[in-house]
Amino acid sequence: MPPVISVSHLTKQYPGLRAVDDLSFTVEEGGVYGFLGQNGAGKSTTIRMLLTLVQPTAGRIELFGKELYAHRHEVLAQVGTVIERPDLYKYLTAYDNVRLMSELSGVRADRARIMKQLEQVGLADRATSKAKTFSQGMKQRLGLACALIHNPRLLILDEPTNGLDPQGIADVRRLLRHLSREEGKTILVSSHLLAEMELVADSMLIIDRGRKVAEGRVQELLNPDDMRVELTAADPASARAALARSTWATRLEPGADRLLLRLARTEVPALNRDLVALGIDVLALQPRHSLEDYFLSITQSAHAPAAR
Ligand SMILES: Nc1ncnc2c1ncn2[C@@H]1O[C@H](COP(=O)(O)OP(=O)(O)OP(=O)(O)O)[C@@H](O)[C@H]1O
Repeated sequence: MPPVISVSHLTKQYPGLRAVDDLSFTVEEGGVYGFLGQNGAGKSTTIRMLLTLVQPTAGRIELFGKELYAHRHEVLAQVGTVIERPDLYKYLTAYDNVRLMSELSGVRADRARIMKQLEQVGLADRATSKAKTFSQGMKQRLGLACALIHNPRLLILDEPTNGLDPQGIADVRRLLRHLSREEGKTILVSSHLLAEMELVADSMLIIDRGRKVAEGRVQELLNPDDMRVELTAADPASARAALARSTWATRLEPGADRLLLRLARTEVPALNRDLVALGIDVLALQPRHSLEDYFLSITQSAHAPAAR
């Protein structure tokens, strides 16, 4: 079976700015594919190119094994999408929003199908309420119901948890997992939050300034054998000196600002015991994955615009 999404050497050049730079990746059928990057990294531009809303400068996109522009209507009929905020008719009820979307997509779902869709996103009891009365989280879920009413194989979502409260984020997360695991949908979801993607994605792609910096299965990218532990000590200088004389010396990362030790998760208890034996007063011991550190370093770097 061909990949659901196959992108090769995709580039978007704006005057004076390369928003997407020679990006290649594939998304296989089933599962949640997280698309991560800081604000301005090029996620929305890529997603817009996948939906033919932005014309690529170079590169090739295939959806379901077919070249996107040559088979645009056939291919996009199998895609559901919510980009930025969902496009809702605020003076229409939740039910009418979904009904209208089903008519626009040519599916013309009947009442039972529309109610089932609203039920899936937890809005069946609000079917007759106008969209304008909904919270941001409810609007997002209604947007998802509209995107799903034509039963697409692929869902493309641009930052679906932006602006939601923790409950709203958890609701969307649960829904995405259900759609992927129980209904076999393939989902591409963008985010600027690594921790959020860790909870929902099976695979992920990280981009920075339009270029790929990491891609793979989440379990492999966040391999517990490749982590660092950050030690906060009451007296960092003497803690560093004591560690440098101990068996942990080779694990100590250089750099004066933070005490970081590279080790596997299973070695953390031994480190903990030795810190006590060395007489180091520990204020905190925090595991950090190298990918997390790396992601923080690119998201906090000088070129990062202020978070929205
Ligand atoms: N129409 C445009 N003309 C010129 N530059 C643009 C245009 N659209 C986007 N850009 C620029 O391209 C870069 C990538 O933007 P994009 O919206 O794809 O990033 P993003 O990763 O989705 O970030 P965000 O989460 O903030 O939307 C940014 O520097 C942005 O200012």
